[in-house]
Amino acid sequence: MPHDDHVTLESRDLAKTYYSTDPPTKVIDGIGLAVRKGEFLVVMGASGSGKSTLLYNISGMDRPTNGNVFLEGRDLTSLSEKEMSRVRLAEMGFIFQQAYFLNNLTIRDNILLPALKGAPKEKETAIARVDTLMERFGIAHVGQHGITQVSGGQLQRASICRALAGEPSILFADEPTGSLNSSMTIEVMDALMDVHSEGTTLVMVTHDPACAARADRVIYLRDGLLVDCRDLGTWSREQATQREDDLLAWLREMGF
Ligand SMILES: Nc1ncnc2c1ncn2[C@@H]1O[C@H](COP(=O)(O)OP(=O)(O)OP(=O)(O)O)[C@@H](O)[C@H]1O
Repeated sequence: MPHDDHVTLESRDLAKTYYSTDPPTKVIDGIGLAVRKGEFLVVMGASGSGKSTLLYNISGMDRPTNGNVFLEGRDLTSLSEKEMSRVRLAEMGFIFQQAYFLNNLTIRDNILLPALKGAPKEKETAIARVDTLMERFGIAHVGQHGITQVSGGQLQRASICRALAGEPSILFADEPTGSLNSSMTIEVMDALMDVHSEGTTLVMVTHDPACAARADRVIYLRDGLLVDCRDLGTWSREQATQREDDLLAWLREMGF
């Protein structure tokens, strides 16, 4: 997908220290990052290097101790909790390693719930949008199933539908394939590539080099610092193996 150079999300001098521990834990330290509109950016690094913390702080799910985060030029760190949750509902989507679904609701109702909450007056539109998404991601036939009656891949595709139901411009994913086997991983990555190809900005944390090789750019964290990044260019299936090999060589240099 061709990008313009428009920066949609930017962090400046971002730092996070947890004061709940004694001594306090400094987790990320002075991260400057610019994510282009429509870009698929992957965050990698060893366990504990601060990847999830970075994701939560640039997405307004958590508050940084220092620095600023701008979404389309608006400083998220200056927003109240209420304003921030409005921005999250209207403009952002989230996918986690485990799909957090309510087990007393069907798959379809779980997907619908946040969309209705975000725009309660547009119920019919939300329902139509959710049904279209479920069709597109191949889970319409399990819409009435409970959450224990579908596969891990289906559940994670349901998470993608839920994240997209509010029509976000940016999607954050924290190890979305972390609990899946390899065929389900491919299923979910294909779905995410589909989202990306439509112009949604995607920021994803992963440990999996094959998943990361699909990105436009990979950044590498070490001990809370952004130490390097690598442009991979536009994804093509024909070059998948070459991309993964190149990325692995780079990751090894990084000490991954
Ligand atoms: N709420 C918290 N309070 C105190 N320390 C925390 C908290 N959350 C994370 N940490 C610490 O911050 C460090 C970075 O955690 P984070 O989850 O961001 O790393 P990560 O790179 O995503 O790791 P992993 O790949 O294992 O998921 C870890 O040392 C972790 O123990």
